[in-house]
Amino acid sequence: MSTILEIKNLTKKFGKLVAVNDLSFSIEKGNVYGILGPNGSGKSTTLGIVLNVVNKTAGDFAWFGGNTSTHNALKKVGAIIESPNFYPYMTAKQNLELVCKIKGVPVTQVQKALKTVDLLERQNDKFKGFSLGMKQRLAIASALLNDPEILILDEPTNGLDPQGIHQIREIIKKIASEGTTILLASHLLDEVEKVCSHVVILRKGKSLYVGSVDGMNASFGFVTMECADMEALKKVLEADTNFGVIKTEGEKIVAYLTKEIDAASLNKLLFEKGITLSHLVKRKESLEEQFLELTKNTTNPTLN
Ligand SMILES: Nc1ncnc2c1ncn2[C@@H]1O[C@H](COP(=O)(O)OP(=O)(O)OP(=O)(O)O)[C@@H](O)[C@H]1O
Repeated sequence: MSTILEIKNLTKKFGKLVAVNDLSFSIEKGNVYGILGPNGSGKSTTLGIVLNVVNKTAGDFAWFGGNTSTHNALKKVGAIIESPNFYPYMTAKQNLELVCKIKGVPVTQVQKALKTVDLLERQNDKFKGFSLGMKQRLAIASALLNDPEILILDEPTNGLDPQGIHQIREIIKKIASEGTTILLASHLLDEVEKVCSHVVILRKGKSLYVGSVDGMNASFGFVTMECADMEALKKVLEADTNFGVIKTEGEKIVAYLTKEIDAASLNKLLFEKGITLSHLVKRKESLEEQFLELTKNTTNPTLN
């Protein structure tokens, strides 16, 4: 696999605010990456830095193994980080031909790009009459004109109706299936789940999870427990590698599992260590619950 982009310990401060905090991840050719996080988590700032429109405070990033300047590397990148901007009285085709001239690519690319975004039949219609979804599709076509190695999209479905959202997601999947690497920023968990193979979850500029979307699904669940001596239970759990994060919630202890283990085996394991439980419930969070848990603002020992 070849590395398209490597980000190492990237940090961006706006005055006292740390918008991106020691972020590291790499993008391998052929995958679809999502940067997932709530508003203000640093997604757009991260994209801005690697696209050379925002200056980094610290850390590094390297395009294509670092053998080429960022300026040259960006010629192989297609990006939409602002709302699409075209001439309203020109047709879709004319607008794209103009972009070809500006980018110095042959106008023969226009038909291929229009086909990819399903706008061939509307190519002779003026931009001003386009729906928001069509405008966004035209922006994607424009970013594809130079046959980029990677396509970067910031919140590609923002403001669209359900049908428009579906169309854009299908187009992204189609572009990915043809071998183009994709990096998209989104605050929507279901978008990342439906479209991406890999995900970087951000909260307040810090990454909480970097890995495959399937890996994010592979949680072993958690158990809620209660017994007469809660301190003793906590000590036993903390010393046992079957358990990761351990929290106290009201009268009960919640322990996240690091391995697949059933409730009966857990009960036996704790009994052998002198703990008699009066309450034991094993549960698995949905991906949505996990995401909300990961990104909420409470202090959590593994996340800070
Ligand atoms: N030019 C700037 N000056 C000062 N603060 C900024 C600037 N740009 C971004 N920020 C702050 O940096 C933090 C991260 O913003 P960023 O836009 O990267 O987040 P985001 O995850 O893309 O969120 P959104 O989806 O709302 O754009 C926010 O607190 C934001 O207010």
